[in-house]
Amino acid sequence: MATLSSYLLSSPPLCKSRFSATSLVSGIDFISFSPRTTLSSSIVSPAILALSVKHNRRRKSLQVKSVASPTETVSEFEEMVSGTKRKYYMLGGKGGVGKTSCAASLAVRFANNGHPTLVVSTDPAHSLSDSFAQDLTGGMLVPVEGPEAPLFALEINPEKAREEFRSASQMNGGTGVKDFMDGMGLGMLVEQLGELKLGELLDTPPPGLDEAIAISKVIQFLESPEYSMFTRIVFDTAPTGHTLRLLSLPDFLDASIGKILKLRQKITSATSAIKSVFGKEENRPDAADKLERLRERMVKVRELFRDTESTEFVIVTIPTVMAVSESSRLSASLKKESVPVKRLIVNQILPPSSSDCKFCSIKRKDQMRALDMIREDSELSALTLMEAPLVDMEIRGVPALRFLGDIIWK
Ligand SMILES: Nc1ncnc2c1ncn2[C@@H]1O[C@H](COP(=O)(O)OP(=O)(O)OP(=O)(O)O)[C@@H](O)[C@H]1O
Repeated sequence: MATLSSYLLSSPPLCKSRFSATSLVSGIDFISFSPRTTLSSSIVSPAILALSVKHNRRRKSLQVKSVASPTETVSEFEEMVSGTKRKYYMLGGKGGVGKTSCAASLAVRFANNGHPTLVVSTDPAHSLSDSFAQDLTGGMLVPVEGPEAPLFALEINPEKAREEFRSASQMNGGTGVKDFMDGMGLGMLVEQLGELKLGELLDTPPPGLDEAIAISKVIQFLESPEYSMFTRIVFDTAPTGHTLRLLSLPDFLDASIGKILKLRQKITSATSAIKSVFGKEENRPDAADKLERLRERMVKVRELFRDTESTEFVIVTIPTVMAVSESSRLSASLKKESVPVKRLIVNQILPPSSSDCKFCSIKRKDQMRALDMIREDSELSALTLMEAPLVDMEIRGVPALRFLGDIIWK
């Protein structure tokens, strides 16, 4: 049987992670509709069978594949895997459609094709640990056990990053810009401060700020030579709304920090004037430096999001009218933000079967309607469609991710 469960049981050498195939499969509980056997058997598809057999035969080379000659047809994945110049892949979509599973499977696929890979979760509700069946919490890089080339995962700790931003944005012993200015007796500038809505920015950050900070934190990691080894970086992003805010926030933050820095300049001049009267040094250049660095990182994030050479946003969806509608809006928003998007994964498709139960047959028709909708959608029809079947058990651990990855990323 070429289900995920049978694949895991037949491929013990691949199961290097803490959760063995047997322990994963022993807990199989096929989707609990009735009749259970009909549904599970309907999930077996010839395509999966062929892929599974092919996969078992293949020994992957650790060498990064080169670009095909002009006469050869370059597959979607060959294009993604070719070259050692670093590329970034952001996977996003509606909540629960399989973003994490697809992102983790892509990371495993890159690593198994010779790319030292980093997979980063910017979703505050992380599920990378669950996906890899490995503890990846703590906001640090953690090696993932199993793939052939190095694969590391990072779950950004939003609270920690928020604190870092707060302390970078605050001055005068952490009492904030407002207190600092009051302390300096610069009442006339308080009005300008109000216009900047600093209270909002510093004390109750708008939704999505955590993620922008998280991305800037990732950039900081990547600037260090220690991280220069990664040639593929995969982002598992938060559901659509958060992600769209994330994509537009660097502009907002760049502008806001710019205003703060201008203000800081004025304060510094005023401080010098006061100093000349009282002979007291109150200048704290480190706070301005930190803000300037944060601003630089925001600019880098903005550039990274829009760089067609190195970055791609992959939309993940499922074949339902609601998910497709949201994906269409996401695609339009990405276009508006000039974020490169080329591919759409339609996940959890019921594979063809001649022995459908009533439930499956209705479900399949419903999915077909959603797939037709994608083909007719002005936004989504322009994207390359990549289909992923609904598999018979939860996708957890490297072997399961490898199974899924070999099906999606072809
Ligand atoms: N093709 C599939 N077949 C079967 N189960 C799947 C498939 N894709 C994802 N799943 C399961 O669906 C659940 C949700 O998947 P996942 O965590 O990848 O979604 P997500 O979009 O990242 O969710 P969230 O928005 O909550 O972060 C998981 O239990 C996962 O194993």
